Amino acid sequence: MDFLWPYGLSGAHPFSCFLLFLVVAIVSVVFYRLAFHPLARFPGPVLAASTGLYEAYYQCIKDGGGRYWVEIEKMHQRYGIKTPGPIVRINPREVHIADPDWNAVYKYSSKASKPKWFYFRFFGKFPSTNVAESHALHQLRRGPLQVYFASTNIQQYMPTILAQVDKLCTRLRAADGCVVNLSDAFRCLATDVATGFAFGAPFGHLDEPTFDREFNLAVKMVVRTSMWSRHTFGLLLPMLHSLPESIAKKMNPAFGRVKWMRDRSMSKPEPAPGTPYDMIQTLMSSNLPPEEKTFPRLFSETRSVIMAGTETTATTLVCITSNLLRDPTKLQKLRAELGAAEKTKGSPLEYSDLRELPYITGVVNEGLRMANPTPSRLPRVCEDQDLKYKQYIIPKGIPAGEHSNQTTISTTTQDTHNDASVFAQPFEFIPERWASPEERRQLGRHLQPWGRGTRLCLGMELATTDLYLAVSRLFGPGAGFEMRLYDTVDDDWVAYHEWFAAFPRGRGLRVKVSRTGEGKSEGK
Ligand code: HEM
Repeated sequence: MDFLWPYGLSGAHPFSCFLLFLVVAIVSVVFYRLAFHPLARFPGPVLAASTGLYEAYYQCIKDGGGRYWVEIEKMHQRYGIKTPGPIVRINPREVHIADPDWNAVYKYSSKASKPKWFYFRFFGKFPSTNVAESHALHQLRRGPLQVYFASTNIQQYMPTILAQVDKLCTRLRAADGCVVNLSDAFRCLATDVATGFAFGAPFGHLDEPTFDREFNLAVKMVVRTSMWSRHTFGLLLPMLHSLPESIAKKMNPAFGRVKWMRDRSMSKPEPAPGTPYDMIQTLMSSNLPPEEKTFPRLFSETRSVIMAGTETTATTLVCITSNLLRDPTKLQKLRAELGAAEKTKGSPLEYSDLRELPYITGVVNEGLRMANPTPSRLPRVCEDQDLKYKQYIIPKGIPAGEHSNQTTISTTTQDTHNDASVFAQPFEFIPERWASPEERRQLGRHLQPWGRGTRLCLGMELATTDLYLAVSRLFGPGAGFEMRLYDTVDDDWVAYHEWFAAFPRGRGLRVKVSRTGEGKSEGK
């Protein structure tokens, strides 16, 4: 220890004292976490149990970041004795469970909260419903939103969804002989559907000549930065948000869009009498208390809906399209089903017709099962009761503080979707597995792309409608164009990085479009 105490204890250099204090503090914390923490007896890597830096390395650095979800899968393999171990400690305060039959923490009765460090630090200081920490606050915020996302509202919005899908199909028909990046195009469709529903008029991304590729890339950079923010005490995002707009814009065009988004969604006049309220106007007229109706609060909902609705729906459509295009037999079956149904009906199929058709239902369900649009685990803190998993008692936690006693529990929906005991050959796209009503009922219980419990996705019905209508128009007999995969490998579209939503490693799903049928020579 001479290097620390070159002049003896009394004359110790303050920096050396600080260093020594730091080392002792770190060793004590690690010792506590490994020996005395309530989760100390749970299986898992020693390094992960010792320090959050282990997770930070996988989320921020390893292979470009966003890779802890893969490492967690490996832990379940490694820490099982004969079969994969369903419960592992993945960081000092969190256990992760991979068991399709366990969901106790998501039940209404558990009144679980969301851990602040995971959500708030990632999404920045935007107090939206999806980052509401406590169960009570979440219930308060979700109430009026749930009214807005009701089925009747979505039914009324159907013509606008169809108009967006038709706009995309028109653009694809016009791209005869060209290569189109569908990952970008589907993001535009999803954004226009979500924003049209929430703010009364679509943002118009489908009109952008490049399908707004720059914006899509910029979003990727923002969520990557968010992951860094989560692992740097949530400091990074607020710092970037406090930059003057001109500088922020230069750093990343997506930051420049924030004002644009704000103007489109928030600065609207009172609706004319008889015109329906949009989402923001609905929240303003609700019985939320005044502190829940401030500008930052409502703008947070805007941002949250755009982020929640865009990447997820687009990733699912990309997965469906890619699987259909590489298997002509399945594409043929889908076309035949749509063709026959349309012939019987004598007019274009509507959403209610499509829901009755087994093959397209199988196609959409397989997309939702395999796309993995939210590879993130969904962590919860149960405050008022200990929970039991097999022989393990998971002690209740303290959600708000950074106390080391806090215990967080998480699961990842994709673990269930990839479980061979539930979905045979889980890595194969098999719409046929959903053929009969009984199979749909049985398997449907384990189809959980929307998350679980009280925090279930609010846009579930909107996204499902969008998916059915898009698949039926892109691949139906009247599409007027065909697509072939173009210089695309799995890496171009399969989920690789988890920045809450899924991002592939490659360039996106690219197809070559050729016009078919009557209008073939038009517009050439
Ligand atoms: C295939 C498409 C979609 C998938 C797979 C999906 C998935 C999810 C998941 C897993 C959650 C739970 C997150 C958590 O527990 O932290 C969630 C929440 C949410 N989603 Fe979706 N989503 C989709 C589309 C949409 C759309 C289109 C919208 C709206 C336009 C939307 C709005 C929301 C909102 C507002 C929440 C927060 C709900 C709450 O906290 O109460 N989602 N979504």
